[in-house]
Amino acid sequence: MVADDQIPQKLLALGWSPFFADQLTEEDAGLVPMRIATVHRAKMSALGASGTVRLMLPPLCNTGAYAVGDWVLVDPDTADLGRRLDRRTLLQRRTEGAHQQQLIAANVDTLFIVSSCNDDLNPARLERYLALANEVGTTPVVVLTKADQVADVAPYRDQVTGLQRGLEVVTLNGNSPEAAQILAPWCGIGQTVALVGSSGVGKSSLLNTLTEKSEEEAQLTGSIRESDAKGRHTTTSRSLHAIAGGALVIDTPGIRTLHVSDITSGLDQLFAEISELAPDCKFRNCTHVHEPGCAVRAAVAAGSLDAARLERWHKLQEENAANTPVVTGARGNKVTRPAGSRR
Ligand SMILES: Nc1nc2c(ncn2[C@@H]2O[C@H](COP(=O)(O)OP(=O)(O)OP(=O)(O)O)[C@@H](O)[C@H]2O)c(=O)[nH]1
Ligand SMILES: [Zn+2]
Repeated sequence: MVADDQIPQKLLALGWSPFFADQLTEEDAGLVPMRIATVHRAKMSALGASGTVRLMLPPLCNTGAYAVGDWVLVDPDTADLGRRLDRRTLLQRRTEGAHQQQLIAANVDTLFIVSSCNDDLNPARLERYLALANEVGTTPVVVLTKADQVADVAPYRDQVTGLQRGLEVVTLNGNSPEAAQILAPWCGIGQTVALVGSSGVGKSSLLNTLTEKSEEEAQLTGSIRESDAKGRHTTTSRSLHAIAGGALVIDTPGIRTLHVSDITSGLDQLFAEISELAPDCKFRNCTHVHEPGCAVRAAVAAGSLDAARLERWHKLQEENAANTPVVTGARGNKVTRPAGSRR
């Protein structure tokens, strides 16, 4: 294993940490760690201490199993892809009709949930991202762009700050260099941030502003921008970019609706005020819909809990329950029979 003092600074700047170093064994000698920068159906690139390489994939490689931000081991001579290291965090989402979760990004420290200071600002949409960030263990920061388009950002900020205890909210103009300073607290050396949000909220503009000072490095990652039907440039794939302050930024395509599953504890943290009232309900399994002695509905009646907030809680709870597989035993709810046995 490589001693800590031998690890090039460049690797640390890419987010390398003891969590990953501890996974290396003697058998990995000769391989170098690299971070996945782009993932396409049949090709992937990775960023390492010596720059960006196009990885040589083994036959039948399922690139869908890799996320931008993943650490992998690579043969430095051939660029052959080796083993993927365990992830510290993984952001994934459920796509309608698909069996598999779609991987958004891996090993992310901070999730920049991007929305704009305009009528598209939607608490219910932001809550979905917040629950996901909580569940995964990444710090959420709500970034409200287009602050330059409104006379007063306060009404927009106010809609967001109350969505979760201790939530950080920043307002900025994504096209102004000042945006990089505002986001600097989360963009230190080796930190990984991901930009998520609907199409058109300004993720790419923000990325351009953040990468401006390290044009050379930014270009290495080869993010793909394509024109949509209206001739607008729109992000079509995820990519990892090194930025001036020393952080790594992962850009993601606009998500129309973030469907949730497996985020039970993320929801509890998001809706802490509701989770904390529930033990005071008369029934332990109170659904806070119709039961007598419901402390949650009592709080709504007393004006200390917003009725719309409770409604959104119900909706997310239901969606999460419907999408989360119920595990009934050690083997889950699958019934398996010994080979050859008949009904
Ligand atoms: N005035 C102003 N315009 C902004 C700001 N942020 C983004 N825009 C503009 O909003 C439009 C959409 O921004 P993009 O950065 O392409 O949005 P996006 O989130 O990357 O969209 P997708 O790539 O489709 O996911 C562009 O015309 C930007 O110039 C901002 O803070 N202020
Ligand atoms: Zn109740």
